[in-house]
Amino acid sequence: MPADLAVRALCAEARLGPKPGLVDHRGRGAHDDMDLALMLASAEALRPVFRSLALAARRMPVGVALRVELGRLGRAGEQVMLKVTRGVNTHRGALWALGLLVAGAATAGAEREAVGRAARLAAIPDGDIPVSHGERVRRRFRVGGARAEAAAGFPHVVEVALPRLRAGRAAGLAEDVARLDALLAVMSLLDDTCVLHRGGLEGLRVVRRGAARVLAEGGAGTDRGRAALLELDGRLRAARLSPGGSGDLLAAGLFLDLVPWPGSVAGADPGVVSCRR
Ligand SMILES: CC(C)(COP(=O)(O)OP(=O)(O)OC[C@H]1O[C@@H](n2cnc3c(N)ncnc32)[C@H](O[C@H]2O[C@H](COP(=O)(O)OP(=O)(O)OP(=O)(O)O)[C@@H](O)[C@H]2O)[C@@H]1O)[C@@H](O)C(=O)NCCC(=O)NCCS
Ligand SMILES: Nc1ncnc2[nH]cnc12
Repeated sequence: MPADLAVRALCAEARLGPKPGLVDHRGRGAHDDMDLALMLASAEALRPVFRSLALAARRMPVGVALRVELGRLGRAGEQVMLKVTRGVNTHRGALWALGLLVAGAATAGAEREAVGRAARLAAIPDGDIPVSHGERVRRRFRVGGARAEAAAGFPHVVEVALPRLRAGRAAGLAEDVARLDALLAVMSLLDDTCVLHRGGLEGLRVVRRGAARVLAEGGAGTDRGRAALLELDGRLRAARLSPGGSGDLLAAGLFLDLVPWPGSVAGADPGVVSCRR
């Protein structure tokens, strides 16, 4: 079940819009090689991968052996994604974050426990550090990136995206507006290696300040906030700046929000996040 919720969260994130610089129902955002259909196909292709990650987590306790197995399954999952997308990196970061959270949620009884397990797994060295854009960017700009975010217990999910999403709902905002504001809150704070790789520190500043400005103008649900959001979207598309890491962490938050933890009140209306819509 966590695997299906992970796919639903990915589809909900992909469909949400207007998202600055990211693929959504309107188009390709800052990417020239992705569109919504590709994102949805990629999400669907990851369903068996998430299932195998959850199964492994049910078979083994949190520890080195499980970490090694998740690394093996995760890398195989990246190849599944690349085959479906013909080489486009749609969801590598999302597979990492959601894969760990699916593994954590597979045996947990509460959100905090799931995140704690995922963080402990992320902190175990895997021994196979890829030579990626991310690795080069993390060294050059001395930022933690996706690995550090996970090992720290996903602070931008737990302390930024989820509180903003839930506060927005509690204030009566429409679901898509609450989700967009949650995304903007993450964008305003995250050291996104996807942005740093494409635009350096100046690009990161544009993304962070732009997102903070949309929220300061009232958020995605107000006229002024929406105008600032669309202006930011234009800037990011023109500069090819994609806040992909923030998109991944919003999906991670939507996943945690969808899991029907025993004793908790269900978050989003599941109908809103169906992939078939
Ligand atoms: C540990 C890994 C995450 C290693 O990956 P990497 O060394 O690349 O690490 P990072 O750069 O730190 O992050 C990887 C992706 O995570 C997203 N991200 C970025 N910043 C953050 C952040 N601060 N917190 C969380 N997540 C973050 C981001 O993903 C998005 O961008 C990707 C698209 O980028 P794009 O530039 O368009 O495409 P490229 O092909 O890379 O470049 P172009 O040529 O097109 O310009 C897309 O995936 C978005 O989702 C970062 O890219 C991990 O991957 C790893 O070790 N995996 C091994 C398997 C494993 O152990 N799995 C365990 C459980 S599944
Ligand atoms: N909607 C999206 N568009 C492009 N890259 C992303 N990474 C995560 N979500 C994304």
